[in-house]
Amino acid sequence: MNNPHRMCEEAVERLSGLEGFQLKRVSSWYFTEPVGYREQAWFVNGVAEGSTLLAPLQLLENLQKIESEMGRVRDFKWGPRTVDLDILFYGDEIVELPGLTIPHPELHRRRFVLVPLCELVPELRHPVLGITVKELLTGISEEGQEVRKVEYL
Ligand SMILES: Nc1ncnc2c1ncn2[C@@H]1O[C@H](COP(=O)(O)OP(=O)(O)OP(=O)(O)O)[C@@H](O)[C@H]1O
Ligand SMILES: Nc1nc2c(c(=O)[nH]1)N=C(CO)CN2
Repeated sequence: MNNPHRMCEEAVERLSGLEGFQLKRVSSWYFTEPVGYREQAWFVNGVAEGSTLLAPLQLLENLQKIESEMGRVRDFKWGPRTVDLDILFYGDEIVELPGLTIPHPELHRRRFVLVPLCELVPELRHPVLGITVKELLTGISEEGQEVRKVEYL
């Protein structure tokens, strides 16, 4: 919020220290127009790739622990937050559990996800929709979803 880019860097640092998780690559950071509740500052978004021995729910628990350690307060859905860590894909697995859906159910509608994701894995195929990340990105409108690469810092 004050320094969203710094929060993202810190989240990545904490992710790289997670036991049972090996961080491989991180995308560029992007300033992104707020989607959903629009009367708020632009977000900073990025995507990370790793390999893990953690089961999906264990991974989610660890991400939520990082969020709360970083002082996340849940004010209201889609409002400002210090940090938000979502699981986008888990290999090519489809997970539908109470409280956890993978692939993330909104990812294909969100340019703020697809643009950084496309930097890392353009050819990754969405296991439910059956098309690649690059194809998903080409298919959605830019209307109200501006995304600008962070070029400095
Ligand atoms: N793939 C996923 N990654 C992270 N959380 C998920 C996923 N699928 C379901 N959830 C659930 O979503 C719940 C709400 O998450 P959160 O409060 O971060 O939502 P949000 O950030 O407002 O919206 P969004 O999830 O659309 O980005 C979490 O408690 C978690 O149980
Ligand atoms: N640009 C942008 N908009 C959002 C974001 C986000 O990460 N970036 N997250 C949301 C809920 O998780 C809602 N809207």
